[in-house]
Amino acid sequence: TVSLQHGAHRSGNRTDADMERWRSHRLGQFIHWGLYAIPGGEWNGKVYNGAAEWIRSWKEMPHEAYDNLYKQFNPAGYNPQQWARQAKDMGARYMIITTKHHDGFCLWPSKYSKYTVASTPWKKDIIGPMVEAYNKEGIDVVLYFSIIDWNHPDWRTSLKTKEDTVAYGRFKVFVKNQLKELLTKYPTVKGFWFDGTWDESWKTDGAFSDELEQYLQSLHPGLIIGSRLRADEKGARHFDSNGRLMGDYEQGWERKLPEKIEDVHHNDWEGVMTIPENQWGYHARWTGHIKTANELIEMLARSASLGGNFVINFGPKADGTYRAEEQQLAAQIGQWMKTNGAAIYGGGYAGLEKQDWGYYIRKGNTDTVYMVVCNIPVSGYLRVKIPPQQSLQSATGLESGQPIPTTQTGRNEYLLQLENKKYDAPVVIQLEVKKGKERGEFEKART
Ligand SMILES: COc1ccc([C@@H]2N[C@@H](C)[C@@H](O)[C@H]2O)cc1
Repeated sequence: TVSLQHGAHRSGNRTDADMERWRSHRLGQFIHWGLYAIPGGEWNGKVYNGAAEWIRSWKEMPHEAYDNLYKQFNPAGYNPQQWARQAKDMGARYMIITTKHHDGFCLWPSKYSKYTVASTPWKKDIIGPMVEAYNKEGIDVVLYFSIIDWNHPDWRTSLKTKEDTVAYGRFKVFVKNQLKELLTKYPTVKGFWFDGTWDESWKTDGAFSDELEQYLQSLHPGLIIGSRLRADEKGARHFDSNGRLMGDYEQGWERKLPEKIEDVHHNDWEGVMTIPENQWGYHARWTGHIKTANELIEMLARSASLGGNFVINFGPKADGTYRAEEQQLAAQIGQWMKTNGAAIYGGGYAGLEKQDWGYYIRKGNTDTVYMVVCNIPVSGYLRVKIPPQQSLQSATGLESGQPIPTTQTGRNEYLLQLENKKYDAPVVIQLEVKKGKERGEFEKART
């Protein structure tokens, strides 16, 4: 190992109450909302094929045109109470909101910038009412903050000259001021979700990002900050030069999910997912594959089964309303969560050998292990293998409440018989798996 001043300062997961709460949420909502929703991926009759929130970088979108969009920001349909209600109905336990994306436009009236809602026809703070409405629904709020700031004259991708270094020094003070401002204005927020930290200018100052993380924790003990904020003094990101995770959870799973527990090494982690293939901000024309509720539910089950949170992204329109597809998906997912949320909330890695039918999720450290069946077997039988020294005590349909006919077929193997009917969503079975040699009821039948 190399000796590091600014690498990971902790090994193993945080065990404090704030982290336990974050870890138990399992389902979150991401919201990307900003000026990019005004063009919505189109400009002068041309369609931008990249991610809508990156339209300013498109050669067909003159910077001057983009940088004047704020004069049109006036979301008459913005209703944070409605947004929070919709998130509650979906079953989201936390929400991540873009306070400032790469374009540098602030959804709160920052006193450190002119490029904020205060300069728009809307004038009013967007973030405050949103935090209040979500908290009122019992949903925690995490603030997305982009270090990259295309609007700020002192932002730099890399530091080539003395002037660059002086300017970027001013920029880092600006970043620190805005973050303190956000924590002061919105003290109930639970964390920051940093983005835009891949530039040389940021990566080469591991000391600053380390001090910034500690500064924020000192202002707001218990704050949850992912691995994307920092680089160590050798420029290593997410994992320091000794391979140890920085921050409070692995924040690298964006539009992709781990396959097995070795991919996440039992660390806390979070996956963030778009509904279309690659759009975070509102794009008027979704193309490619649009994920269905069942696909998103399966991703949620996979994430919980591997000890991670799953955050589904929504991109409200410029007028502050949601597109129909997003409203429908939120409702469908909420429908499933109403019946099956017990298998997800507070769930984690079960330690059972994964089978083809779907995912095991253990409720905390209890004997309760849920099976989220996503692939209905043609045979009608679900194979369950219990680790040695443990035994299956019972198997019950979560929604039906009925026992599942179970046969022991080997030392620690069982076949559960699935009712022969049409399934239009993943179905959940609740197992009680006892540790220790105590023989389960199924085993008595054998001897
Ligand atoms: C491939 O480069 C990027 C850069 C930024 C992103 C941003 N992270 C997501 C959470 C969105 O905010 C997207 O704009 C995605 C891909």
